[in-house]
Formats: sequence, C-alpha cells, structure tokens
Amino acid sequence: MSLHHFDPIGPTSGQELPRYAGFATFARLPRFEDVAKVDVGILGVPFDAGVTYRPGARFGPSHIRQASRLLRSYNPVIELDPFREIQVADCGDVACNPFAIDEALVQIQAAVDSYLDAGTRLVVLGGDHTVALPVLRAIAKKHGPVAVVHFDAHLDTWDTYFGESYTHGSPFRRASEEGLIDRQASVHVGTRGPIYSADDLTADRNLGFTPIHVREFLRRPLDSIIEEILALVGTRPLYVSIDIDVLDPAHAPGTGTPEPGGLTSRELLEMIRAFAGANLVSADIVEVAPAYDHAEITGFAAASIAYELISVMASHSFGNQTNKTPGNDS
Ligand SMILES: N=C(N)NCCCC(=O)O
Ligand SMILES: [Zn+2]
Ligand SMILES: [Zn+2]
Repeated sequence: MSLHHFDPIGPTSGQELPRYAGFATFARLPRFEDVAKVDVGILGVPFDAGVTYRPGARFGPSHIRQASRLLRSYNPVIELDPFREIQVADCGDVACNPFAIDEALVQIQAAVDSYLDAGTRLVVLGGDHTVALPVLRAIAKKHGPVAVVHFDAHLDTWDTYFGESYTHGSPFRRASEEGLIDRQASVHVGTRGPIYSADDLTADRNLGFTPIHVREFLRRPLDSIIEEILALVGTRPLYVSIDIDVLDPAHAPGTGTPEPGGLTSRELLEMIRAFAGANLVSADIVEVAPAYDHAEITGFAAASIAYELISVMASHSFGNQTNKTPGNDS
C-alpha cells in the first residue's frame, strides 16, 4: 500500500552498499531534489547562535546524519516500514546567518514554509532550541495553533537573556505570546534541574504549558504518563519538539546544557512510538552538540528518535484512508 503512483524510493540497501559507505543523506535516503513528491523531509538547521552555555549544535545535523547510516528500515513495534509507506527524503540544510539571529529566523521560517507548501511534513534537525520558534511560526501559519509536546530538561519559556528575546531558552515563551501553540494541550516532559526562581513555573503555566517533571517517571508507570499526554493532545494537530538534553547525560552527553537525572533513551523512544496514529504535523530534534559526544551515543539516540518520528508520521498516513486516491495503491 502506498500513497504514490510509484513506490517510494527508500534507503540504499545495506546489502548492495555497506551502510558506512556512500552519500551522507539521512538514513541513506534520496535527496528531496531526486524524487517527485516528498511526504516527510529531514531538514537540517545548523544554527547555534542562540545558546546560553556550550556552543556546537550547528554541527548537529551532520552528526545525526552520520549516525543514521546504521538505521534499518522495518519498525517491528509500529509494524511498518515507514520508507515503503511514504516518501521520505533528505532536504539538506537551511542556509542561515550565524551572525544575525533575526535574519536566521526569517531564513528558517521561509525554508519551512516552502516545504509545508509543497505538502511535505518535516523532521527538523537542529541546531539549538531557538530554531523551534521559526518552525512553529510556519507550522501555525498552516495549521493554526498546535498542541506542542516538548521533551526537554528545561522549560525554555524564559523571557530574555542580556535583553535578547530570541535565544534557546525562550522559544516557547515567544511561541505562546504569538499564539502559535494550543494553550489547552501543550506539555513539557522531563523537566528537571534548578531554575532561576519559583516564578518561572508560574509564568510557564500562564503561558499554557503543563510540566511533567522527571520525578513523575520515578513514581508513575510510563503508560500512565503516555495516556495523560495522548488524552491531552487528542486529535489536534501535534508538534513534537525534542531537546536531546531531556535524556540523561549518560544517554546523551553531546549537548550544551546537560542536566543530570534525565530520561533513558528507552523511555523516550517508547513515548514517541505512542504517538502512532496521532496527527503529527512536524517535529524537531535539537541541541545535539557533537563536540561533547562520545562514541556517537548522542548521535545514535537522535537518529533513532528521528526514525521513530518518521514511523509515527507514516502510521498516520497509513491509517488515514482519506489521504489515498482510488487506484493509487500499488
Ligand atoms: N534549550 C536548552 N537546551 N537550554 C536552555 C537553557 C537556558 C538556560 O540555561 O537558561
Ligand atoms: Zn534543554
Ligand atoms: Zn530546550
């Protein structure tokens, strides 16, 4: 079953060309330019001028692509091969100005706008968390305010740093102020670590987020947390933003503002799979900073997260018969 007249072009087979050889597109997939219609695109946003601590997330996209070589196709949990159900392709990287944040935001939004206009959903590879704002601007322009499930150690609803409004600690405050998020259905997952003051939490709630602190994972079964999130999101258009620092530094050392006491990659991957069937309109994976990574631990985690997000997007298309034109099935 396929949405296309032609079968999607999948990854180069690891039986024909070893997985460590060949071009470094995400998962050895074709490039956007090389296929007629792309359902899901992988878009790199190598921007890290918004960081408050260690820099280096500008190298995230190439690091995640390198780690993604190891991926195989079939998802035995969701029970589909996403690369057979939908056309997935690598969109390359956005050319964004590393010296002018305002200009970079415009460039990132314009790029995302153009893919959404072409009917392509995106998995964006950051870059620091600043990039979630221009992506959400484009998403909300197309879908209206979206439910945001935000996996992160940090709230990222702080106001300004040194008087600057566009940083990796403030994208979700801006997004809420601009009406880009559904304030009834947005959550932070995995929040932890010291904050600046108790007022941060009050402000965060007023901006429309429900925080699920990492301590809840100690005391509640994972399924009950998953059910709470799914119930909140329902059938709304959903945007998932994954700051890799939601993972414990043992599971993702390669990031700029690590916080001890985080999720395992096993927990995070399981939570993402739970969105199978949800209306996931696009997603990002941000804050991968390879200079602090070891043995590609963070890269493999990010690549696997991207794969699960793609699988979730494929499962929604698969289950949604209205997307299919009679006679198109091959
Ligand atoms: N978005 C990430 N990763 N970090 C934000 C931290 C902002 C701060 O330390 O104030
Ligand atoms: Zn964070
Ligand atoms: Zn963040």
